[in-house]
Amino acid sequence: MAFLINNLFGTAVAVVVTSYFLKIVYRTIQMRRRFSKLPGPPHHPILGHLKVMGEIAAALPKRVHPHVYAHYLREKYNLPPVFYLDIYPVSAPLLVVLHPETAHQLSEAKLNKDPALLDVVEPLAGRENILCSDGLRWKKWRAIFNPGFSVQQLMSQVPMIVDCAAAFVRILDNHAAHNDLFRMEEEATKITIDVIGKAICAHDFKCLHSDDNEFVKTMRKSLSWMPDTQTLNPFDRYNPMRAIMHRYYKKKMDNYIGRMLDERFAVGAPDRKVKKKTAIDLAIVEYFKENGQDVDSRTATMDAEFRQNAINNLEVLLFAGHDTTASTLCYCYALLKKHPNVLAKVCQELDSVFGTEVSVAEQLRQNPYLINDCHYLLAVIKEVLRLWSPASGVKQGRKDYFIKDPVTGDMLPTEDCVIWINVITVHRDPRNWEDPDAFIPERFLSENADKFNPDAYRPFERGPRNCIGQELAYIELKVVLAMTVREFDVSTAFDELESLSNDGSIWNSVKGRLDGPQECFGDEMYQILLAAAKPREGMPARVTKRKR
Ligand code: HEM
Repeated sequence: MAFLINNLFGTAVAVVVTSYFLKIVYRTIQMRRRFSKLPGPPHHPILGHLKVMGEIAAALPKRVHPHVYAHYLREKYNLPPVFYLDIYPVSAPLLVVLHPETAHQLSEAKLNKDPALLDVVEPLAGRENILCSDGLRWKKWRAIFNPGFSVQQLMSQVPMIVDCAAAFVRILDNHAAHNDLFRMEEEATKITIDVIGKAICAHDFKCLHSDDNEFVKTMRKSLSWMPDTQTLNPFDRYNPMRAIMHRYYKKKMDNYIGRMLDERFAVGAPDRKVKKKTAIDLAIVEYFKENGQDVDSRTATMDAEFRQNAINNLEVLLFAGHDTTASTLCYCYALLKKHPNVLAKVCQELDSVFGTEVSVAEQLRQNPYLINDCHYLLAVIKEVLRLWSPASGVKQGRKDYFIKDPVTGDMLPTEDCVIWINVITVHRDPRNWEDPDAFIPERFLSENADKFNPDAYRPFERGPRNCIGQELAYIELKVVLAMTVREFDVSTAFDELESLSNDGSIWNSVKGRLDGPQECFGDEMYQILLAAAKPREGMPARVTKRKR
């Protein structure tokens, strides 16, 4: 009997593994077909991409974010503002767009999101969610959540953000007192998760107070299984364990968010007249709207399909709402440290808006609108986002959709292509920006607003699929920076990286990260792809208290 069971088990495993690899081979062949349809000179079936990948591997650091390597190729080969990129079999054909007007047309066109986005988002928030869906499904959930991001709703959240920032200050205080080495991205993630948890779900993940939250631990573990988009190693690229682990972690995250949703649902329909609503309440209001106000939520259970959609959407808000903001906060500290003249101007502005007698926290709790007076601070954040945008979008090409080449006027087919607006290149192109690699926040002061093309600035993308959370991100970043930059001197500590090599963080799961080049754009804190673009190594840092 045992022999039979063993044999059956062995055969089942062999069938699953073989069919998995056959599927990969089939997909890889199919992908090659997509390349054969591209116009222009024949694309090398193998050598073209290997050459490109080899060059990237030699010239750029490991795991560098793809938007950085597209920028590198563009500069090295002086590529036109719209070009096809063949890196088969790493990706389907890419149609890279670096031209502001073409990017504008794309963001207004009704193109679907490309399924390539799912590689990153599906493990964390499923396939159907406001970030990845299109058409009516997207429209419905965007309309449900929009009121949760109104100015009135967001300003009502300022005191909550201040409380979280106060806990973040205590964390920095503690690091300063112990003069220890830490990863800023991990600390920044704590505040951005707590803020987004409260803003979206009215739930305290308590990350600022303990490292023990089940949802957050699971999400970080899932992130550590994200694929390396550059690797040509098939065992790494097609590791079958990845799908299994991602599914396992997704289930755990679903259970956590599902419990939260059920508890809130059991309370009944949120009062429709109350204007301030979090996303979770807005989802529940929608449920009652669709199913009738007489549903007794104490005894009824939520329809399974609606429940799963709500879970996916809350997860995507939690995910998109924390990791981009945490990454930006790290770059704000790093760039302010590098540019003491800018820091001095920020401090001067804070002195004039808040003075030095009463704490920023206390004043903001009394009058949240004071944060809108920090115009220079906002310009700093915008400039940080120009240089180090953490996210960009990919659209799916279509048989009937052509892009006009801005140089030749040719109509370029998009069928079977992943259309990618490479934000970093648009943001660092000398045709769009004067001295594009320099850190000059003044560009974003109101008196200079007409000096750049708005389509050349798109950290939150533009058009109907722009970021729903951009105002929340700006408010949160302004509050946290206003409460910390005058108090703390934050320095990067890349020269001490070795000491963090056994800290059990997700950074240590990035294999080979310390081999080869360790700089991009002349900066050691380049971006790597780990869901959003994160600062390399999570920004090893030290902090001291400023003397004032
Ligand atoms: C600095 C912070 C942030 C940056 C740079 C950023 C950037 C972006 C970008 C570039 C997109 C478009 C993606 C695409 O086209 O595929 C996007 C979409 C989105 N972002 Fe953000 N984001 C930030 C913060 C937030 C926050 C705080 C939330 C909070 C909920 C959020 C939620 C979303 C959602 C739900 C979408 C999809 C919107 C739609 O398709 O209707 N983001 N974000």
